[in-house]
Amino acid sequence: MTQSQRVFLVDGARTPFLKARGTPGPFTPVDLAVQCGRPLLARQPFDRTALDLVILGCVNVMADEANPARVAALRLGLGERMVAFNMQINCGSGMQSIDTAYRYIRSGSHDMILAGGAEALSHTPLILRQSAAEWLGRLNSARSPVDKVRAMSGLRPEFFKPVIGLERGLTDPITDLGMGQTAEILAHRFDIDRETADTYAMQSHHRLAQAQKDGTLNGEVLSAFGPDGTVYDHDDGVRPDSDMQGMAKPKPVFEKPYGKVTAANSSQITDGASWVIVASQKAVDLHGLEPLAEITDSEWAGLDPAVMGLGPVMASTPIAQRHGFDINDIDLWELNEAFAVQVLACVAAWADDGFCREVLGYDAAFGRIDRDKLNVDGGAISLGHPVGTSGNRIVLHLANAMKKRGATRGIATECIGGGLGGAMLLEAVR
Ligand SMILES: CC(=O)SCCNC(=O)CCNC(=O)[C@H](O)C(C)(C)COP(=O)(O)OP(=O)(O)OC[C@H]1O[C@@H](n2cnc3c(N)ncnc32)[C@H](O)[C@@H]1OP(=O)(O)O
Repeated sequence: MTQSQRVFLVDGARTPFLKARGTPGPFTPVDLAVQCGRPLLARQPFDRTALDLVILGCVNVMADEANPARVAALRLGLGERMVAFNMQINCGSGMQSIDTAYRYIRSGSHDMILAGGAEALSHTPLILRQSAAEWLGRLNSARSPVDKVRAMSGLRPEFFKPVIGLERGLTDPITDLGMGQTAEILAHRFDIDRETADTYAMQSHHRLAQAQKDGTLNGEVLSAFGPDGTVYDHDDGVRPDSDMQGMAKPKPVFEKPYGKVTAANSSQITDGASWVIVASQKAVDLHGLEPLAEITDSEWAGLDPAVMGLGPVMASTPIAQRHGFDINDIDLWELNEAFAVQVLACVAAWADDGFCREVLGYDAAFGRIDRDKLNVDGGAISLGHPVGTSGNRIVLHLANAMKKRGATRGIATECIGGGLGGAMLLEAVR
């Protein structure tokens, strides 16, 4: 593909990720997007009118926030002329917003785009079953008191059992497998044991705790302010004291009793939003911006929904092949931690000679990703996975981590429920 215009990630910020604790959290998706969007825009040297477009990934859109991108844009004061649209490809939504911005700017049609992801899984709308909808329809259309009483008498307790609740988007509609069940398939396929998964997950907590302690996330995570005055200033799902004894305690959730996936080695259900500002060379020069990284490639891939967790392998490999990269050419990986066994399955697939030959078209194994280059500051297991946001967060964090570590090249990649994978290549600005 020809790269007509260079595309830069100039800045970005996110809210703290807040664990969904069974009741709706303090913020809707748009609230979250506004909470981090406002200070992000306030710290820019350019006027808000310099933005051409707003794109926001959101899976679970609230009924009263239809097209949350537009609602957020207006609440951010971007003006009635700002075009804004929502993206929805499950866990890929927040990365899809950046990729769309990247492609628009590369083509020369736009110069500066605000691209984000926002999700409040604690607010997931409940959807009632068809029989309940039919009953409500009969009640609404009943005219006489007798008809109304007759309709009322058709009320059944099961009407109140939602078809889709908190698990919305977490069950594949084709295979009817929960995301955790797809992870179990990968654990079995790549022979990943519980201890290895728990070790990986424990490291995720320790890395995030360290990053919080040493200020690595300063500027990337911006405080959110609740309606009651509460200040939310850190990812609250982190368990800094995680140890192997504690990790071993939770029982398998998705395949009882012998499965490997537990509450401790799964991503957490969370609320959070993230934005990045994507800009052309022209915008960078005009406003004197200092980009964090250059976006140089991206890829999407489809695969069997039952093994959707291999999406990162299927999407990142074509990028590596296009550019002739071997495993040592990638300095940092942000591979979304949907489940520890799923991340480890991706690592194992790239290290597997047979898989690389038969599925990826290599002559030998691509190689084993060094854990020191992978999710260096924790991931969705420790900080949570607001599904429409995570793809945005991993690209933003990769850009910051590359800059901080002086890295040349990094890949942000994720699996996507329904059998997709997404990947984005970032390079240091030269
Ligand atoms: C394409 C994709 O990205 S697919 C991925 C999409 N996302 C998903 O599928 C979400 C996956 N995650 C889940 O469904 C949920 O997190 C579940 C069902 C696994 C667990 O949910 P919950 O039971 O609410 O988990 P929770 O985090 O509260 O932990 C439950 C218990 O496990 C134990 N536990 C959890 N983490 C740890 C840890 N690090 N160390 C020790 N014990 C732990 C604790 O006893 C905890 O209870 P406590 O909070 O009272 O101490």
